[in-house]
Amino acid sequence: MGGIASVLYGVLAYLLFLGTFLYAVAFVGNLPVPKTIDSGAAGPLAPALLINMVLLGLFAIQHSVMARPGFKRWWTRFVPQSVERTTYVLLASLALVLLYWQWRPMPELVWSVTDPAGARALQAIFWVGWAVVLISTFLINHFELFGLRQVYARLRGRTLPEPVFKTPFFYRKVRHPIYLGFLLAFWATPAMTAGHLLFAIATTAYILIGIHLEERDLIGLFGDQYRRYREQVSMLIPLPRRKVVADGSAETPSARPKRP
Ligand SMILES: C[S@@+](CC[C@H](N)C(=O)[O-])C[C@H]1O[C@@H](n2cnc3c(N)ncnc32)[C@H](O)[C@@H]1O
Repeated sequence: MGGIASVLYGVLAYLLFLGTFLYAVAFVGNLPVPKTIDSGAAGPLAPALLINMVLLGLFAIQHSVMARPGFKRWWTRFVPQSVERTTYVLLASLALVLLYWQWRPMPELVWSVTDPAGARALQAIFWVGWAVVLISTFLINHFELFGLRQVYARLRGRTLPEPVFKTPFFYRKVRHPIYLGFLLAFWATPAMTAGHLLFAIATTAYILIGIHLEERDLIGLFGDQYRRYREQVSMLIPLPRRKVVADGSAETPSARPKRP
């Protein structure tokens, strides 16, 4: 694929991702869009449950299988390396479009928070969650995560960027701020319906499995640097731990230089 065609493909896939990401906020948060997690006429529970589980399963399989190094090695025999990430992003976005389109509402209320202050707090956590997701993508490298850096490198005839281990800002508090943001956004709702609860449980299970697979790959990539990071920084819950310095190794509080 030529450089300009790669960039066009990369930009189109990125725009589709951006649309599906913004739609996800509205879908989960029941904002005024044509279809949300709880909107529409409800049918019988069992088929709705089955269809929703298949939709979530399709997304999970696409997202985790295509992210594995072994799959990428095989896949890039057919797809140019420069657009491998773009193709991943495109297929993930299409899986999400299918989910939004075919999702069956399951409106039975499981719990609700009627206290106005409690409801407002949950709404705030929802928005904080999405903000943490978006900010964290920029902390890691937003344009590389979504394939644009790779197609730009191809256009300029440069070699593809090597993965770099980073621990900026949120990554000094938890190892997976993007996933933490998703969990906050998916669970924080004043009115938890059966459909929303199914979505929250399934995505939480998927995130926990995804973390296990991702960390195995990260250890393969960064070795002891990531092992040390894993010992020193919490997975998802920001607990106070030892300070992580720029190279991913840790400084214990006692080893830090004392003020004169
Ligand atoms: C969707 S991002 C999720 C990152 C992280 N799990 C999180 O929740 O913030 C997945 C990509 O981030 C990369 N990644 C995860 N942690 C990283 C780190 N500390 N430094 C650099 N890349 C990282 C993984 O290799 C993978 O390609």
